[in-house]
Amino acid sequence: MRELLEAVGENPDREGLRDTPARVARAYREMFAGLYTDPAEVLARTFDESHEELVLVTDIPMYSTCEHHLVPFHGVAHVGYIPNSHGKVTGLSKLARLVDLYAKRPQVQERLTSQIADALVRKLEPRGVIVVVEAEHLCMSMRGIRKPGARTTTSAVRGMLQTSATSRAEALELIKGRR
Ligand SMILES: Nc1nc2c(ncn2[C@@H]2O[C@H](COP(=O)(O)OP(=O)(O)OP(=O)(O)O)[C@@H](O)[C@H]2O)c(=O)[nH]1
Ligand SMILES: [Zn+2]
Repeated sequence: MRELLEAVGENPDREGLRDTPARVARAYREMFAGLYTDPAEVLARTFDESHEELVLVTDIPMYSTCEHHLVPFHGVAHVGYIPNSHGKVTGLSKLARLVDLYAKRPQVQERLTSQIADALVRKLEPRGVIVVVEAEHLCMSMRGIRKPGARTTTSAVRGMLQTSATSRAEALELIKGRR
């Protein structure tokens, strides 16, 4: 971080910057903590609720870091699944924890979206999964092409939320019609 400050023409020894390398190290430890957390642990505890229809949590705030420019991209994630015939469900907060875990890594939005979906498939063996992420990339807003407000939407659907048009339409309608 010292070298980076020097490279941009700053003096890393001036008062305001003296503690910056250590501060950034601490901030990065937090921003990339998801590299050191096992998704299986987040979803370790499941219970049988004999609910065999859609469970959907919308508008989960999401802050991640673009792996190309190391600047934030942020927005919301919507995560839903249809439990299997045993009704194996997880705590609602765990869906948000899963978003956090994968967001706190150097990321691209497509991979973030599919990693969340695939972790749910592996651990809950659900009949279907849908993950939609809507985000603004600061690398597209504050620099480069400079299009503040441009939003990117990515989705990952698995199982019957991919194969059944009716199930997918219901989930998408609930996601679009929220608020
Ligand atoms: N697919 C995808 N692309 C991303 C994501 N985040 C950033 N990018 C893009 O990654 C690309 C990197 O392109 P490069 O040409 O290597 O980098 P650059 O010269 O800084 O590109 P510009 O941003 O166009 O100035 C850019 O087009 C970014 O918009 C993401 O989550 N998914
Ligand atoms: Zn970027």
